[in-house]
Amino acid sequence: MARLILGSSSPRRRELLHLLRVSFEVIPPKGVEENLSERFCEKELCELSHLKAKNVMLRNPFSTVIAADTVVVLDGLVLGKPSSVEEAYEMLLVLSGRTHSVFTSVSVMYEESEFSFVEKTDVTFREVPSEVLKEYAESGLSLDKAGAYGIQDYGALFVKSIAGDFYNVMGLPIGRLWHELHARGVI
Ligand SMILES: Cc1cn([C@H]2C[C@H](O)[C@@H](COP(=O)(O)OP(=O)(O)OP(=O)(O)O)O2)c(=O)[nH]c1=O
Repeated sequence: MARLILGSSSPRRRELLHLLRVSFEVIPPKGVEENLSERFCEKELCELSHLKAKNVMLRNPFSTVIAADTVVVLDGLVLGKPSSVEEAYEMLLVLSGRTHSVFTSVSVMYEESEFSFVEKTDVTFREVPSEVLKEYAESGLSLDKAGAYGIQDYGALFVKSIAGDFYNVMGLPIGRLWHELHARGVI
């Protein structure tokens, strides 16, 4: 199998890719503008993960590159990574007591081929007291996560139910990825 590269700086994606039990390198995309429209568009999300994969492949030809992008969507609007503790707190307040969707787009480039797919998970939050949300926003755990929460850390306390893949919310739908790679004989 060609040299496998995870084109991501996300520690969660690195942790999840290890579940494939194949060795890989981590080479984050460089200088890729992640500016998605405010209104969610699945095609745009796919283009962004494809851009990340292409950015790494161009610097590492003849390898297999996996890249991804995760967004939280509420009422059709994209909640990316918060730019401040205040914005994180505002995001968490609108998510409290409601159901939002988490979309992760995964793009894989290998040999002369490439494919992308989008996985969706619906997450329902309990009504969470505002002081708990403020404490979470101030913890620093929010700032590198779409939607200002991590389902894998104590953001889990906010979750009432999910419909779909848990790992997709963390940033990499590893079961779907394994299936797609295996079906194409990539791994
Ligand atoms: C909703 C949610 C997001 N996240 C993270 C996954 C991603 O790391 C991040 C979404 O930002 P992304 O822009 O998808 O990824 P990234 O900037 O972390 O890394 P790269 O672009 O180099 O691949 O949010 C969680 O860790 N847990 C969650 O519950």
